[in-house]
Amino acid sequence: MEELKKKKSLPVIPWMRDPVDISLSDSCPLNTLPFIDPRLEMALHNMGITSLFPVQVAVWQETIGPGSFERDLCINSPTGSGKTLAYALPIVQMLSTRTIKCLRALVVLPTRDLAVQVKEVFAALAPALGLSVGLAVGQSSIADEISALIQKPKMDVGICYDSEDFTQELRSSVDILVATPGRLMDHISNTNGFTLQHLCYLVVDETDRLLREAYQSWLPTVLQLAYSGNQNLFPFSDGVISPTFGSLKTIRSLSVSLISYFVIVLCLFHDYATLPEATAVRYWLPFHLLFSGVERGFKGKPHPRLVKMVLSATLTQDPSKLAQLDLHHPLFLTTGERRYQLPEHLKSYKVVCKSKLKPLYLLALLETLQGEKSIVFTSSVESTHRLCTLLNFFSDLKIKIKEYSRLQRQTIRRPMNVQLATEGAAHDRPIKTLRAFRAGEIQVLISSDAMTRGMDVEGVKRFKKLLQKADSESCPMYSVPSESVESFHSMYRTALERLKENVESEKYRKGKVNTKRPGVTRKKEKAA
Ligand SMILES: Nc1ncnc2c1ncn2[C@@H]1O[C@H](COP(=O)(O)OP(=O)(O)OP(=O)(O)O)[C@@H](O)[C@H]1O
Repeated sequence: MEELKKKKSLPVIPWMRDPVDISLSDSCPLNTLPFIDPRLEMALHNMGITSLFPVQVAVWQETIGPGSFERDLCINSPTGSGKTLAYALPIVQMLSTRTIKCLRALVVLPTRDLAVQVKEVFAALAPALGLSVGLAVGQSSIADEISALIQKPKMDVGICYDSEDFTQELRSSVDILVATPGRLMDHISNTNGFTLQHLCYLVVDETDRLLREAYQSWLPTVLQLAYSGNQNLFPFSDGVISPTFGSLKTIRSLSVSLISYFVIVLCLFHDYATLPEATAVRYWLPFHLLFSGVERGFKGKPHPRLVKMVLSATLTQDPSKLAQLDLHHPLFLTTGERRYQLPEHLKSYKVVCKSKLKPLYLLALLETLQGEKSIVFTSSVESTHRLCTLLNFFSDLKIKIKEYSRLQRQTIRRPMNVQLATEGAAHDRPIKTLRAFRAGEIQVLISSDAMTRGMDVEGVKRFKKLLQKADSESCPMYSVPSESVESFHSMYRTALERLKENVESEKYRKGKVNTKRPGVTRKKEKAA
């Protein structure tokens, strides 16, 4: 019976049946991490990171360590376990020896907010190793985005240039690009000089979500463009996607080959194991690079493999979905079924009160925290808006409370060529809020679950289930001082009245906006 149960729970996909158990990896202090570039170590120290989490150690082993990027990695690890650095570190270290700047690493995420956060992580590391990172998410206008991603050639005055030559000379300004599928497809289709032909690394973060949203077939398009250096191989070669095949030519020079050859010879003549560690790093790295094809797509040679890393907190085991990723000899790294990982030192408590008194208890609780940074999650965008509005109707609050949800950037979707400058500003609003929160200018964020980094918690109120998922059943009571709750009581009625008025006036304003757009019914707008 037990045997039968075991068989039933075995994943269908053979390579998933023999995973690397991430939980067997220990955290690793940076100063003992093998082969880490000292510049990367310094950048991590500057970020306040002194050791790597288990998932980061496991991925390092399979990439920079003995695994040597031989297999594509499929990483299933809970939210909060540190997946971003797990892929960012090996990519940045590998690209640090590149000779020519072109787009070599692409990280795709399902939402703008996730992409912005991941870009910030790369941006904290990459410059220390001479690399640049770009963002393609529609946060700024398309023109600004293009000028940040594509470097125009310097023109000699007095020389007449053919427009074709001009396109040929466009170069990428970034080594690493973090993108959402929509904006990525915009650049693929329309941006001159934007090419994926030199791509060495493709990261699909939040894989499950991205595989569900097959936006404009972004995945097959990216794979095809990255695999192919040849325009004729691309099925849509009717001119729409042609800019993708920009002409940056990466020629591995003879000198690089000679240096690598020299390194191999040196390694053969040395007893490698007896080299002091620092020397080993210096010898080992170029040797490693020679075989991992970091200078991908050089002229006239077949392209080395595109390395893929796909990550999720709940990785699908559906063979047809995973097949879309076209993984090469995939290696499955997992922590098991657990979906969330609570930080080691996090303590959780519950406050029990009558439902209608929740805002009062919340205020009292926030007051006891004395302005410590807090995030309050609600179950929907509407509840976020109402709760935030209500709390701000309490006068004399010593804490600044702001809303963080997609309502902050309500704009109408337009084709990108008619994008308004103000849209960029609207898109920036949640990011500005987050920055102000990080800087301590705002102490409390009220947020819907959907907006939160990777915290795809459907129904935050299903608290018990959530704790179970995080493997933490115990949650002691927290008692909020009753005098504090009482002190807010007197203002509660007035605040509720004001909220009611506010809701009514917002409804009225919305209605007015809708009637101003003749021919567009509410249903149609919703569908749009
Ligand atoms: N080695 C580390 N040392 C200290 N803090 C770290 C380390 N790695 C990551 N963190 C921090 O832990 C938090 C969670 O990391 P991260 O967002 O990468 O997790 P994740 O697994 O990608 O979660 P998600 O599923 O939300 O994407 C972040 O605040 C990050 O700065």
